[in-house]
Amino acid sequence: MLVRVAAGIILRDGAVFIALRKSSQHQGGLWEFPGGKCELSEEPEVALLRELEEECAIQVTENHYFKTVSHDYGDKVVELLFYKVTGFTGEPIGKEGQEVRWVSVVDLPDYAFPEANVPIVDALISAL
Ligand SMILES: Nc1nc2c([nH]c(=O)n2[C@@H]2O[C@H](COP(=O)(O)OP(=O)(O)OP(=O)(O)O)[C@@H](O)[C@H]2O)c(=O)[nH]1
Ligand SMILES: [Mg+2]
Repeated sequence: MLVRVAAGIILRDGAVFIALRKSSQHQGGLWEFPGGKCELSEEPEVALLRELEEECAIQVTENHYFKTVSHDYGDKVVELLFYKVTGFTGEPIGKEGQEVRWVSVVDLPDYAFPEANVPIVDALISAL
């Protein structure tokens, strides 16, 4: 089963907005860049905008494709398309009750992310 996912690296003033995956979710208890599965024949960028509205209550006005990571978790293969979100309206919240946090990019290594996110966190840190 291959799942295509769009995720947003929401950036503002050197900080990034992250969310804690609920324990009931795949890779629960780990931090994530908000986003979710692309619907059938839905363009990833469209999925990104939809998911960030659904999960964080923001309207994305500017985004830039960053990187794609494919990862096999054993139970599930994911293809994650990461976008940097550099413009949005509204103030991001955990709209689905998830714990959220603004963290400095430099502090990202203090947070446990799913395995697929490791190259993304590394790339963000290296770019500092
Ligand atoms: N959103 C998001 N998902 C990630 C990240 N890293 C990562 O491995 N994933 C995986 O990608 C998949 C994304 O699914 P999701 O649970 O966010 O999907 P969704 O919002 O559509 O949720 P739903 O299934 O509850 O409707 C999960 O298997 C999750 O473990 C990440 O940084 N952000
Ligand atoms: Mg999601």
